[in-house]
Amino acid sequence: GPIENYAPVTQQRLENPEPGNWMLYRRTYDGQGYSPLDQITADNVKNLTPVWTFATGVVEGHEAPPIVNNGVMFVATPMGQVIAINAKTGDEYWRYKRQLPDDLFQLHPTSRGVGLWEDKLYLATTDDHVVALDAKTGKVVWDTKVQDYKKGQYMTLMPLIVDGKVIVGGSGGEFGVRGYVAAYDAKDGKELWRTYTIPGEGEPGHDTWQGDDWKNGGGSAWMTGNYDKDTKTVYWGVGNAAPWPGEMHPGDNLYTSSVLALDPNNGKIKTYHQYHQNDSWDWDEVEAPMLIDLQRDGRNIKSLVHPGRDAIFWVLERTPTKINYVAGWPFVATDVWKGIDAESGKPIVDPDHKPVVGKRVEFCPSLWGGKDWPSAAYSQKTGLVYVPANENFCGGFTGEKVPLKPGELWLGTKPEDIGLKAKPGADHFGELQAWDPATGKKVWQHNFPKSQLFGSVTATAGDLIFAGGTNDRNFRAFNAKTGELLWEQKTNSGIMGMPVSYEIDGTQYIAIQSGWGVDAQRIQDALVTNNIGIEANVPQGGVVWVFALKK
Ligand SMILES: O=C(O)c1cc(C(=O)O)c2c(n1)C(=O)C(=O)c1cc(C(=O)O)[nH]c1-2
Ligand SMILES: [Ca+2]
Repeated sequence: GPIENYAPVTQQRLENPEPGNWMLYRRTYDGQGYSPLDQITADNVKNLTPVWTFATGVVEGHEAPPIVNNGVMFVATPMGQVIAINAKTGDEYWRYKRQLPDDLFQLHPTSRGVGLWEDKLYLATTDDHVVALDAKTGKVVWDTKVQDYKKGQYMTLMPLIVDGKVIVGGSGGEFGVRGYVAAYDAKDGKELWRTYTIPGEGEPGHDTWQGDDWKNGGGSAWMTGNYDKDTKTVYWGVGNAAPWPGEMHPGDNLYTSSVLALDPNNGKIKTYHQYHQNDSWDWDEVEAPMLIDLQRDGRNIKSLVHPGRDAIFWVLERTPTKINYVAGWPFVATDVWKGIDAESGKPIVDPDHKPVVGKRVEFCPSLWGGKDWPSAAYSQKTGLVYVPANENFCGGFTGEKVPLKPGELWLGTKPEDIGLKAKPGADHFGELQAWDPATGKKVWQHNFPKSQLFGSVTATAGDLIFAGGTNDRNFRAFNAKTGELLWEQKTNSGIMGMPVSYEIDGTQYIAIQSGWGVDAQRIQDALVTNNIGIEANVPQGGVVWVFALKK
């Protein structure tokens, strides 16, 4: 039934969220993925126990954080569903099921969550609409078509809400779209602005493309941005260039594999930083950088921290007019970069490991990178950044010129040609890493001998790090200071969701969706072909799990 006493969401509440709520993708606009709740600690986490579960009835990858506003939980699942649940009891209030078109091909069948504003919530769908639901009843308030799913345009991200604007970015880098970030009026769904991530004729940066390449150059913007409330700047990550081999789109290819600084009022690009040029590896740099105040080399830096898919841990400085390169270092082994130019921050490519047309080229890490979209976290207590990384994976493919057919995959290689190779003799793959972003030192690392690590990480003030992401279905808690594994719980499926923490009536809860699929499954399929003795089958089917300390 309908929700009574729903707490409307305001800009003031999003900017200063109550400790017990999780209303934004990473809880706070700075993207840190940190909960200030500290009832559950490194000492007592061994007593963490399930209090309720909820089967979503949906297969495929459940990637969304359970969003919590004053005791009400909103869970987005694959296939366009949203479930409103009493966060204390696990009882359902309502469920929204989108009717997806029969001919919809979902390359990435998932949703990363719902955004909140006043008494509504907002879902971006894989058939490329933004839908506003009444938070109390789940009834559709408005439904706006963004682009045409028949042209390979879709959305998987959780919308970012700033000042009543619903900000989204499109997917489709593997279909040769031209990426964009767009804002809709939270009240009525009217489009307020749209900024293409690839500059058109006459716009700055257009000359980093040749001919008509820019029209289908990729640069999809398929993850939620972060927001600097002091300078009113949105930081948004941009994806790979299309098609994959850089030879097919000569130039630096702005703003692919970059971060954009946008004015949320009009979508104007204030400034940008491109992590790597002429992307050729499908290395989307879409996870928005975390906004962290750093003390580095004796100075205060308002930083942007981004452990990249390109295997480099990036530390940048944000100023109102410019983003400066501060430091970068590889956080997993890579043969693609020979170094980083200290002045410009541009990585120096080794041409032997850059895909070309007509010849197979191998490169490390694989096309899933040192870290794909699953989020890193920052703990304000330890001052460390926690990275879900993958080591000992390489990839390769033979570039091939194929004509673009709207709505069909346009990779610049045969899909069966891609895949992943485990380095011979590798003793592990997934790595949960803890880095000090101020010094560039790795403080600890936990290795997963038989699994990739493909799930987001969350930090809490109880000095805990929560993560799933492995093919053994476990959900885990680590000591944030030492990396010691303190607790684990086997769940129904593999976890590629995002852990959150919330509080009701004095009890701290941890919530996660377990539901394997999308690229965690694709890496699993590729791992199995490497004959390294890992469990082939990870069962699918989504379940929301909620934990608290045993009383
Ligand atoms: O270029 C794109 O537009 C695009 C979109 C998405 C997506 O929307 O999920 C993914 C990717 N690329 C991608 O390269 C990738 O590795 C990936 C993994 C996943 C996932 O949900 O596990 N999505 C995506
Ligand atoms: Ca991509």
